[in-house]
Amino acid sequence: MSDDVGYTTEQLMELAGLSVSNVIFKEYNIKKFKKILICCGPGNNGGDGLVSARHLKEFGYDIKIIYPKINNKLLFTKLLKLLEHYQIPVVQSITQEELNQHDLIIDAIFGFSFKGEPRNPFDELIRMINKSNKAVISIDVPSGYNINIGDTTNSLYVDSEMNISLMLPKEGLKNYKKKHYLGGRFLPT
Ligand SMILES: NC(=O)C1=CN([C@@H]2O[C@H](COP(=O)(O)OP(=O)(O)OC[C@H]3O[C@@H](n4cnc5c(N)ncnc54)[C@H](OP(=O)(O)O)[C@@H]3O)[C@@H](O)[C@H]2O)[C@H](O)CC1
Repeated sequence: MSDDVGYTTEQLMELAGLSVSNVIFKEYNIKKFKKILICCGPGNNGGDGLVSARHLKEFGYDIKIIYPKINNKLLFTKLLKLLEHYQIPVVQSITQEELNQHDLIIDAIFGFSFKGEPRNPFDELIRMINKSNKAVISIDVPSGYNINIGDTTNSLYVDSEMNISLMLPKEGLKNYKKKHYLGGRFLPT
């Protein structure tokens, strides 16, 4: 499958994951933020998380992935196979206590195709992330954000401290006040 910019989804995902990893390496000191948990959703946003895992492991971080709903498309099967070679553990569920053992949490649950309110099991995962008081960063958009209007009153979303937008910042992040990167570039507020 090819995107209208002439790259395949696989290529774009690889670039996204590399870009995310570079920002994390720049912003999160490896000694202080050694243990990273990557929370992956069922779509391509989750795929960005799976790619980041490999690059972050190469940088020297300890990586664990929580991937509750495995995508059976070939691209994802290949990404998971690669993670086996990198000996990166992938689990389908996690307790609050296990989640709290990490120094940094990456939210790769939902991107621009998210709609409505987060459904099970992702609603519970988002609640656990928000309860953890750990550093949390989101890929492309904080999961649970309405992609067009952002965080709506009473909506459940990942309360991350930094967002790394991909390709271009989405409409819903127009009033985003936290640390914000576009791929590898810092966006002033
Ligand atoms: N071309 C690009 O710009 C690229 C973008 N990339 C990244 O991919 C995401 C967008 O990926 P996409 O696969 O389109 O979708 P998402 O990852 O956002 O999520 C889709 C899955 O989420 C499920 N979903 C949707 N809403 C809910 C909900 N309320 N509760 C639970 N689950 C939900 C949905 O399931 P359905 O059953 O509803 O269909 C999908 O399984 C983009 O943001 C970038 O991060 C890549 O880098 C590649 C190129």
